[in-house]
Amino acid sequence: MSKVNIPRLDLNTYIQGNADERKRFSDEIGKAFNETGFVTITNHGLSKVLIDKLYEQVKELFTLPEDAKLNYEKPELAGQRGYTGKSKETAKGFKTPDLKEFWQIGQTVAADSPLKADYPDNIIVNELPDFNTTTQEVYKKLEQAGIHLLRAIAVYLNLPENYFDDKVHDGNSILRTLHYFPITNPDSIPDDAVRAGAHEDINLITLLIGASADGLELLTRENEWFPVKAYGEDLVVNVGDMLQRLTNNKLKSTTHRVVNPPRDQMKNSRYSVPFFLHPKPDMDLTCLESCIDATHPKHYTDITAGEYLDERLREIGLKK
Ligand SMILES: O=C(O)CCC(=O)C(=O)O
Ligand SMILES: [Fe+2]
Repeated sequence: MSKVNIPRLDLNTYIQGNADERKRFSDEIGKAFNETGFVTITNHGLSKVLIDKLYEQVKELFTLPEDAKLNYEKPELAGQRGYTGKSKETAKGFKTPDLKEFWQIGQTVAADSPLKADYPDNIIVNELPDFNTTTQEVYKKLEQAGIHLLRAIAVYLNLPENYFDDKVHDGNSILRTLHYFPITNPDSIPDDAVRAGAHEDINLITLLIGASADGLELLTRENEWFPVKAYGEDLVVNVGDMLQRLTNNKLKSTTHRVVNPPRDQMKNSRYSVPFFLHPKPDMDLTCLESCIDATHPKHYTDITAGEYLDERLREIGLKK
């Protein structure tokens, strides 16, 4: 099996560190994003107490009766808020839907914000008041961690440290709580059905809580699947297609998937909570001049984040 560099980095050494420590953090995250597209992060600002409370609430949500959950499914919102039921999302290029159900929470802005029209209200779970407050708290904490990570990445790219700040302020980020549901009869599902088919994330970066459970794998440059495993409450952070596009492939949006467990464990649930950090829809994703040269010709046409998201949601079947 090939050697894969997924460094474990302490975010506090960037936020509070001296110049050398900050530089080292930027270099290490940049190098890993250039090679494998993945890092794990400690000291990210979410306590174990908060993460435990989050998972408790997430489990309660998916334990609600099927028809209660379906009340919260809003196809007109393309799954961007509230519940998306089993067999609704299909990875790009696949025919069989993923073995998962999920709930998505989006950005909240002031009533008079020009972004209000782009960001539908979040759906409130009437049965679980703590679910709403806990996911809000987690959303804000992950957004903050993401802003620090993007500053370190901007430094690696020789951009001003605050390059991404205004682009992601009030950005269109999504917190997704995911349940890979139990399969009581593995013979009843299509042969090619998996928890999450091979895909790349759409957004700038993804911060994932819960990769301590087995199943997540990334595709190496040698075309081999490699398990991604985080310690305890560490976050797994990976590059999405928007950042790959902006950097003209300098930073890699690595293909990943969630495999099914062995047959005798198919009856066990798996939960995870990715935070897809998006910019505002008007961010220009035109490849950075500094990432284009004779050996790296421009790979992508110019597009805004909003246009790109729209295109991708149609491809995965969430938007009609
Ligand atoms: O559940 C996981 O570990 C990863 C989920 C994922 O890759 C996604 O939802 O995009
Ligand atoms: Fe993903």
